[in-house]
Amino acid sequence: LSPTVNFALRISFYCALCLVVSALAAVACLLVNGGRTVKNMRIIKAFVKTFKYFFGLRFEVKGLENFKVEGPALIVSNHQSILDMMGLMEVLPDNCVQVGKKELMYMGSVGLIMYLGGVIFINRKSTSSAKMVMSEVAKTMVTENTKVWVYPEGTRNCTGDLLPFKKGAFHLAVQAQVPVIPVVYSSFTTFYNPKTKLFTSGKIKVEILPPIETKGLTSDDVTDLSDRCFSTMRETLFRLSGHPGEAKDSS
Ligand SMILES: CCCCCCCCCCCCCCC(=O)SCCNC(=O)CCNC(=O)[C@H](O)C(C)(C)COP(=O)(O)OP(=O)(O)OC[C@H]1O[C@@H](n2cnc3c(N)ncnc32)[C@H](O)[C@@H]1OP(=O)(O)O
Ligand SMILES: CCCCCCCC/C=C\CCCCCCCC(=O)OC[C@@H](O)COP(=O)(O)O
Repeated sequence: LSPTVNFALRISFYCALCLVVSALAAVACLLVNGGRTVKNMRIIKAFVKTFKYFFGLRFEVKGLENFKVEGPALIVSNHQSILDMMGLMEVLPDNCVQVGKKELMYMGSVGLIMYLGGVIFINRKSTSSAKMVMSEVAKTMVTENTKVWVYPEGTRNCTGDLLPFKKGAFHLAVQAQVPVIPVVYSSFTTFYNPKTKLFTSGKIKVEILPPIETKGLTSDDVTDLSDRCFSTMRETLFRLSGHPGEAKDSS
């Protein structure tokens, strides 16, 4: 098979798997929990964790203990591809919902399972409405003791580097006065590259970094907080990925 055909087949299989498994998981979620609740994420996680075996992907996870903070927290991670859903479910802590673009809601059964899992949908085309939703989340995550997972790059980026961070996630953390836990996935570029039609098996290193406290911070500190997370995540991304010119992770 040519690389292009191989890529198309594997991506189509991934999408088909997502659609079929989402439909099955939706039935399970409705039977067990009856409707939209973060508790459904446990069920979704159990299904999605099997996907890696179909694609020959291996995850090497470090720092899971950093998720064990008391109470709510904001999790930020790099976002490379639609394949990220596998990496997300590999480490997802309990009581954690994600922020996603509202267009995802219309992806058939995949949209339905996101809705049932409690995903918070935002309209990226309307800054004021996205900010309003995020401010509401800052309140509910505290009262309902949930963690919230945001991709601060705001879009997929498979270049092996980070895009500049949007600030919404950090406003959210400061408004809720909750710690920020950065999570970094090594670059996919050695096994997945939509531009060159590469999609083979591979290993993904994941590191959950220590929480960064926000108690006492105000909106004036948001830029500093965002810059701090960006630097630590970029340094970790390069280390995990063995980026040219950077120290390669020895493990
Ligand atoms: C079986 C298979 C499938 C299973 C699936 C199971 C479920 C898994 C679900 C996973 C879902 C994954 C979804 C991934 C995505 O969809 S990523 C895309 C969507 N996410 C985001 O966009 C989040 C990151 N974006 C932001 O945080 C943005 O800041 C946003 C809030 C969206 C606004 O963006 P934008 O309009 O571009 O404006 P700016 O970021 O430039 O901000 C403008 C100024 O406003 C200030 N700001 C931002 N937020 C706030 C706020 N909450 N309060 C006050 N002020 C705010 C910001 O600082 C800017 O001002 P300055 O320039 O700093 O002065
Ligand atoms: C009846 C409608 C049928 C719709 C068929 C849809 C077919 C696609 C099926 C499965 C695809 C699996 C996708 C898994 C979830 C991916 C979430 C994701 O990664 O979204 C991208 C978003 O973060 C950023 O979007 P952009 O990079 O800004 O763009």
